Amino acid sequence: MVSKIFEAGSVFNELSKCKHQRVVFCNDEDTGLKAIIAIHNTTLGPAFGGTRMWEYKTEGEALRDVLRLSRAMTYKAAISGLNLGGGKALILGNSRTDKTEALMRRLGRFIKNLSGSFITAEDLGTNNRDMEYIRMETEHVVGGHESSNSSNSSAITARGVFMGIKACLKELYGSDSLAGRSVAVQGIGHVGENLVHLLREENARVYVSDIDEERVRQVAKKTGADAISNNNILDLEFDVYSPCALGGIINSATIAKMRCAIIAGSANNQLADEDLHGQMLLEKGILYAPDYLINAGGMINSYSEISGYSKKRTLQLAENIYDATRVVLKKSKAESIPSNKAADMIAEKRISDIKKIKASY
Ligand SMILES: NC(=O)c1ccc[n+]([C@@H]2O[C@H](COP(=O)([O-])OP(=O)(O)OC[C@H]3O[C@@H](n4cnc5c(N)ncnc54)[C@H](O)[C@@H]3O)[C@@H](O)[C@H]2O)c1
Repeated sequence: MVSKIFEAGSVFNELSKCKHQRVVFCNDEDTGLKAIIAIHNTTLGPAFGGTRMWEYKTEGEALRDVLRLSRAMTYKAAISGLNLGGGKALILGNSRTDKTEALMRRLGRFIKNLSGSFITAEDLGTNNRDMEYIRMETEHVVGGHESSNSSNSSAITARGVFMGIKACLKELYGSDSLAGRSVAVQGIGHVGENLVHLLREENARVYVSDIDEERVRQVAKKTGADAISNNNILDLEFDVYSPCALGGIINSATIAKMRCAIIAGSANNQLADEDLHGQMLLEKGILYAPDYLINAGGMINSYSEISGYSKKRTLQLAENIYDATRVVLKKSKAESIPSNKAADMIAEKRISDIKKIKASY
């Protein structure tokens, strides 16, 4: 039976809206693989994006998600100065019950057929073992081999977020010193905990919250941070609120409550509605460090692995997030536009500039 998304040309409508170059539907009866690989833009380099495995309610929801996620990767690479394009692979299914070696290797063969225009890595619902299976079929994968440094990804992401926070402090207070500044970190998982350590090393007053209260107790004890309730974190006053858990946390209801001066965290897709909530933050005078800019450390780490860069060079690339954030915030201020919009414009300009030089040889 043909699903509703294929009716009335809606697939091509979706593709045109986001300006995708190519979308591959992978269907394999033998392994049960049903996957979508979306290649958004390869102007700057091969499309890079993780392979996510998730049970979607509808195929339409899966298609929209893979299009949105792959487009976001294009912007993230562009603003970070990386020579990568944006892509994403999505396997429809339950990662605990439906995943097999054959299924992952079949996806690897689909990726191989894309001849290097798409490179993948771990994402939600996939792990290093899955990347090993993909690597058995194609070299166009990050992770899944002995010298892979993918476990370093959260530490590099935290470093980038830390630099983003410092750039915001510099913009607002004229100094990027963290000494005595108050920072609330919501979600102290892989990235959040690394971030708390970095903040405490520079003598920030750090407040931590998570839905996992035991974790909050442990991290607070280890780092000297103060544990706070996850329920009223937005009611309290901080210099910096750092969302490091889930997306969609910045919405009309939460903005109304917020008493922070700066928002800078690792969570993806923090703005529930990019246009509306970016503008609301601007009007409320809250400085927002665009999420896809300051959480690009994971992508930087993968780029370094693809390019064979050293740890030192990888760290330098993550530290460049400081200058990139400064440029975005200055543009936002000079043009009175939301910082997320300023970031988008800078990313789009880099892509269009490089497109022109590519046409000349
Ligand atoms: N790991 C990376 O390199 C990386 C890179 C870019 C973006 N991100 C994004 O950063 C965020 C954190 O990533 P991570 O790798 O640390 O994930 P993680 O799963 O290790 O940690 C997430 C933490 O958030 C907590 N949490 C979940 N829901 C919450 C809620 N409603 N309120 C408070 N806490 C809650 C969880 O208990 C967990 O401790 C995610 O949004 C992720 O997409 C991560």
